[in-house]
Amino acid sequence: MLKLGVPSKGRLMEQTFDWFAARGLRLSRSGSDREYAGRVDGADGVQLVLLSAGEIPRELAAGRIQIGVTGSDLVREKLPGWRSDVRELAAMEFGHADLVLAVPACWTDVETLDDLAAVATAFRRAHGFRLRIATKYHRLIRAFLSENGVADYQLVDSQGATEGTVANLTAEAIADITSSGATLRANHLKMVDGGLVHQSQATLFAANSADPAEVDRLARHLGLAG
Ligand SMILES: Nc1ncnc2c1ncn2[C@@H]1O[C@H](COP(=O)(O)OP(=O)(O)OP(=O)(O)O)[C@@H](O)[C@H]1O
Ligand SMILES: O=P(O)(O)OC[C@H]1O[C@H](OP(=O)(O)OP(=O)(O)O)[C@H](O)[C@@H]1O
Repeated sequence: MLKLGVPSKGRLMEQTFDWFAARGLRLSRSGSDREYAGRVDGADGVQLVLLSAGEIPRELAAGRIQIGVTGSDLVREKLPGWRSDVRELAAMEFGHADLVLAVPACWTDVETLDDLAAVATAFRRAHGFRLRIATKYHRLIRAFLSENGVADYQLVDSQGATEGTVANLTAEAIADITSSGATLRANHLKMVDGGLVHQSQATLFAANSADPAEVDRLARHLGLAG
């Protein structure tokens, strides 16, 4: 039996259901909109579990589900060394979003990452504390800034409405997901050149601990190569 974890709400859930339907598997909730169990028609030995997108990486790594759909950003953020826990079966071509670094649009002296590094150092000298970057993507942002020579900063945790933290004076910069760019613009923020951290999309993952024969059987059923 393969347990398939799918996001429990919103666009990601609907587009996941559509993606499987186009490949002959009908996923549906078994009861009301509030019930987090479901059924799978069109394949034997697959059980549907509806979960928070953010919890699917951990559930895969723990072996409580064998297959899961979530954003590629969330797997990289939640699982250190993610390749040792999961493998990608298919990029699903929806849920596209860019994880980016952004600063106030009025910071005319910051266009590039090098500018940000210089301003961060000057900021620390002037204020006696490090420039604050609000994000929920702590692991990805730390790794990215370290690779790009930005050192004088601190992360402040923001689990939602991250673009508002600058106006609320709890951060000087942010790192968050953008797709249309509307939220950044509405909050008077601009992306830093070279500040694209990850291009995310919904992805079908298999746990490395899952039975390879069972995973391959499902992958073939879905028409996935390899
Ligand atoms: N505006 C957007 N457009 C496209 N994809 C997005 C957008 N915002 C977030 N995403 C993607 O959706 C996925 C889920 O995002 P998020 O962690 O915000 O989940 P959520 O809907 O708040 O669910 P939960 O709180 O249950 O985990 C992530 O992979 C993220 O990249
Ligand atoms: O570039 P845009 O098209 O404006 O999209 C970006 C916004 O979408 C996401 O928020 P969402 O409303 O999905 O929820 P969240 O606040 O829980 O992240 C993300 O966190 C941004 O705030």
